[in-house]
Amino acid sequence: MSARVLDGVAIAAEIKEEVGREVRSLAEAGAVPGLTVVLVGSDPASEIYVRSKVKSSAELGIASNLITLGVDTSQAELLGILQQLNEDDAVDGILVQLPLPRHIDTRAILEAVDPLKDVDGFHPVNVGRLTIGQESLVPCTPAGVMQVLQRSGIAVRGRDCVMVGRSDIVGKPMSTLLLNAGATVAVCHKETRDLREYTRRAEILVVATGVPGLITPDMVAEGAVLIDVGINRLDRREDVERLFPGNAAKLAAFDKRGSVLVGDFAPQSYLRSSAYTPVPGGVGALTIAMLMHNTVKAARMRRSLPTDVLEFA
Ligand SMILES: Nc1nc2c(c(=O)[nH]1)N[C@@H](CN(C=O)c1ccc(C(=O)N[C@@H](CCC(=O)O)C(=O)O)cc1)CN2
Repeated sequence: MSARVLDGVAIAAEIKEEVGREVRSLAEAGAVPGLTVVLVGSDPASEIYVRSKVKSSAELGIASNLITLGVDTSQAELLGILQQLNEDDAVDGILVQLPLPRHIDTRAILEAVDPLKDVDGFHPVNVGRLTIGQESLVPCTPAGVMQVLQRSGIAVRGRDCVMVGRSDIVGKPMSTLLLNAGATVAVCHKETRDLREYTRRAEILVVATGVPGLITPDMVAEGAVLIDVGINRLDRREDVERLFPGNAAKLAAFDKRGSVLVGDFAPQSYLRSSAYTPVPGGVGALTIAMLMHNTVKAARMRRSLPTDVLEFA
């Protein structure tokens, strides 16, 4: 059986098209959605992601604003800026790019964002609402995974799902979404004693650990759906050779750029699957599409407009 590649880029484009329509209909009613992205410091990957968020907003007609702050910005200064954004009626969505510099308490910052403007879905109010199945702003990457499954016709209800990774951004909300959708969910992490024992039972296996090639073929059930949320940059040729033995295309990509992006699945694992998301080109692309969706949803919620008219809530 040859595995189906789940094309995150194509699904993200489809979602963005739908969001664009929703933005236009809000704009016609005089309510252009507004998104402000806050970047503290100059982490190169974060700079790329925030630029991409602003660019996507512009393409869809969302009024976006990027606030860039020096790496030595104090927590108090950042809290002051968030307070102003919370009070600004033109701002529907606020996003603080992570990671933050170490001297800033990330939890305190995420809790300072108005839950109604929390387009990342990281505020405890949104986390709690998601947990009890109430309408909320849902973290973008896990919400994107649900869209990939749904739009690829992969049923979740009643299936055995395993989530490897327990981060607040991906693992925990992902397991909650799967559970809310009727799956049986096991959550594994660094302390799990026999990881393979769990992963081999998964009909849908979602992995977000940041460990390149962690999941090897012997850990995958024949015919499983593999969702790779890991994005790891390899910048040593010997690591590429070890993970992708005999893969001339990957080595050529490395030789051209000096690094390659890989996921948490060893590529040979795909051969046992019925479908998988590649890295790059899988769920990463959905993160920004879902942020656009959340911004429109926040804009509607703040104006007490129904959200069930959205192409998907
Ligand atoms: N406040 C937030 N910070 C961070 C989040 C988040 O959702 N909210 N997620 C990540 C980074 N991130 C967006 O911020 C993000 C990661 C990956 C991608 C993506 O498109 N990945 C592509 C590869 C892109 C490349 O070539 O580098 C893929 O996997 O195909 C988009 C956004 C941490 N911080």
